[in-house]
Amino acid sequence: MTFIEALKHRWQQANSLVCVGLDPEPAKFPAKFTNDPDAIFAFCRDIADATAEYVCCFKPQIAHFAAHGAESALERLIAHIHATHPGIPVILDAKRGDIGSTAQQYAAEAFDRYQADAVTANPYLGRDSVQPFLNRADKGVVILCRTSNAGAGDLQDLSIHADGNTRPLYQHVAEKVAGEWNGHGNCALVVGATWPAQLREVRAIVGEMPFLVPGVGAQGGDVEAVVKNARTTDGTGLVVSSSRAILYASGGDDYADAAAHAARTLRDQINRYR
Ligand SMILES: O=c1ccn([C@@H]2O[C@H](COP(=O)(O)O)[C@@H](O)[C@H]2O)c(=O)[nH]1
Repeated sequence: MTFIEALKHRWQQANSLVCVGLDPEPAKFPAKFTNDPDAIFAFCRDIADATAEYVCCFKPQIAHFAAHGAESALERLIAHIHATHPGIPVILDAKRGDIGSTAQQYAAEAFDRYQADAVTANPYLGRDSVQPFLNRADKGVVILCRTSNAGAGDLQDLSIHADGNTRPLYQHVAEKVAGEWNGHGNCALVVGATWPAQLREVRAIVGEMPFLVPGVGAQGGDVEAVVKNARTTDGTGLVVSSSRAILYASGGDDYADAAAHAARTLRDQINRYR
């Protein structure tokens, strides 16, 4: 099954558009992990196990592992998710993109080393920098379009003239990805929850393409506005990602139960507006 097929299956099977972001920050872990040399793996595993029934995807962010020299924990975490929760796709959030020979290595890192089902990629270097990811037809390539951060518009909103149109760069990215870059049908776009108007604009450009939507929870994105502006005609099309609001819902021994409650609450909130 391809990433996109697995995602569509999971949307239906779990009746959920929620993605739990796995962004370990050891300083925020409950006290019981203080002297645990494998705390990053153990904490993320517990969160994944507690929230699995409420999610369509998991999204580990690579910097949160690499900064602590915990790449092996990331490998084992993804292997654990595949073994224990088969059918839940894993999106590796790495925002890769480089000249072709290096991008080839990034694709091998994401898909062969880590066994991710999809990876986030930065389109700024152009199509050849993303091509090694696009070539993996069974894997997903989730391309930055209009990011959730406050400075997203600094470059992404710059007006450009291309292909006979004058419009913001992010709209040009959306059209390129949905058209020329999506030959294998394995692309998705990152559009931040913090920008409901842009979500609507990008949806109008790309049709039914899946969106990874970070920015609810800790970044304050409005769930109702996200769903109403960006869902597809069948009420799916979204991977609504939340990390800190779920991972650190409690700093006590009930962290896993609290994460499960937060994931279930987000699922129900989203489903109210689908
Ligand atoms: O536009 C983007 C792209 C990626 N992210 C990533 O998503 C999570 C958000 O974490 P929260 O704790 O839910 O705010 C994080 O891994 C970012 O690197 C994003 O926020 N915005």
